[in-house]
Amino acid sequence: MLLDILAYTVSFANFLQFIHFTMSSLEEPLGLDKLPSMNTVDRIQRFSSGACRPREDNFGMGICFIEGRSCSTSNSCDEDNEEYTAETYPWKRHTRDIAQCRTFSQKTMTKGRNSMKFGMIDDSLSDFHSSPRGNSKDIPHSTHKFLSSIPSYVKIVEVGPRDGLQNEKNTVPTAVKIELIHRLASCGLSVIEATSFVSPKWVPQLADAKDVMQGVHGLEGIRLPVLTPNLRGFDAAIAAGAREVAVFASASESFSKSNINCNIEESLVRYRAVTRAAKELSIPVRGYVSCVIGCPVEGPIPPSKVAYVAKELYDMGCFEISLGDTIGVGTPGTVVPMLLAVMAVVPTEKLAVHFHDTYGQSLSNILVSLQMGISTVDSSIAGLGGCPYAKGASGNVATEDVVYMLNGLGVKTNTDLGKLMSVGDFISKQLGRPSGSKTAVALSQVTAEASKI
Ligand SMILES: CC(C)(COP(=O)([O-])OP(=O)([O-])OC[C@H]1O[C@@H](n2cnc3c(N)ncnc32)[C@H](O)[C@@H]1OP(=O)([O-])[O-])[C@@H](O)C(=O)NCCC(=O)NCCSC(=O)C[C@@](C)(O)CC(=O)[O-]
Repeated sequence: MLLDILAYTVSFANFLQFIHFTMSSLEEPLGLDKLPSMNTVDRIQRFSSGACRPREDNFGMGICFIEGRSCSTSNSCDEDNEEYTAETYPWKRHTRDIAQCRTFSQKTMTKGRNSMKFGMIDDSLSDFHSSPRGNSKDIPHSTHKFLSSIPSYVKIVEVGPRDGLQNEKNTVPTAVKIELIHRLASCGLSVIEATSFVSPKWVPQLADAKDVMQGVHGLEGIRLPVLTPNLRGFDAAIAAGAREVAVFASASESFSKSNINCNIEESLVRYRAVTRAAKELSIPVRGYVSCVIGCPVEGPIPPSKVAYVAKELYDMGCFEISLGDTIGVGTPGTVVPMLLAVMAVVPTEKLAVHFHDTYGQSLSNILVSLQMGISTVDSSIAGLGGCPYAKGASGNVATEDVVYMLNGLGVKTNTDLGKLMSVGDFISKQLGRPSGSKTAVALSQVTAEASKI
């Protein structure tokens, strides 16, 4: 069976060469000194031969075979894909300052006992959520220098019901998805990506898109965009009551082929048709660019390629362009040049960032994006998404973690962290695993400890 698979994709020798090259190019964070050149990309492409289309057999949703290894079409890679997931760095870990840590948690618990009920974070914890805008007289000038460019309001686009659930192995009941969206709406979120009108053959988890839309029909004052890969998906979405859609292109040719069965240019043709149809109905269209930092096949992606696709989407009428680090390999060292390239061709206020947290870099990447003026952030409740069976690979950045950081920066989101935590708890229990949000885990521990005292 395994040999069949390898024969299907590429010769074993090429496979080994590819693994060797990819490991040396991506197991290290992509720093400023490692910005990709077209030469690099060409070299990787020679080994990858673009053979990234999912096989039409029983490998399941979104699995494509790329040079003999499988990877999810949307987010991250499975256990075969160790070059992205294994901890390979020999550098020393910093030893924690135990004394400092104890002081911090004692202080938190004392405060927690007095001021934190379950699901409600009281303002008196504000020295941990210190708000430079709220307490400006206490903040030294240097703090302002580093934080002054951060927007005062950030729009969160919750992608949990779509990006978060699309890779779930076990079918999530439609009623749970509908309940999830309702509960998310009660947290104050203004945009919740509800589902996708894609092929159920490739994404069986979202095959109930029509029923989900019916179940959330009554939600007032909330935008519920859905993914539409082509006109067929667009028509189905509109028929199901969608009032906002999103198209999704890629900055990587190989990923485009594996994800949506066409190359980048062909995808842009499809999306022009969707945006034209949407315009006639006054339906707003969001545009995604995937693989903005790295691709599972091609390795590093040049910022110029990202900028090209982003501008095409913007020019065809997408009101917002979300830049997706699909496999979560970005660091501020690569995110900054990518954003600079895109910001040169698309207005900053039209950009959103969409980070997967595979290497735990999402919050730093979001922070640097905010410092560059971006004010729309995609995130997923409880950090849902990615492949739960891939060692070390994780989903989107958790909404709770983003909100906690933004609260700490004094940035308004109009969302309630306590309520988000309880929604994260709800969906994590439904999926039978712990929350992927560090904030949710830490704050519930603090609350549990506080309630014992
Ligand atoms: C894109 C297509 C539809 C191309 O579909 P295609 O080009 O027609 O070819 P195909 O072989 O991929 O699929 C063919 C089958 O899908 C049907 N089909 C065709 N269109 C539709 C439709 N709209 N709805 C339902 N069915 C459809 C079509 O009729 C045919 O059915 P069959 O004849 O085999 O029975 C397909 O490849 C597909 O659905 N792919 C899944 C893409 C996907 O949902 N990926 C995950 C989302 S992207 C993502 O997660 C990244 C993002 C956005 O989060 C950002 C980031 O993290 O970076």
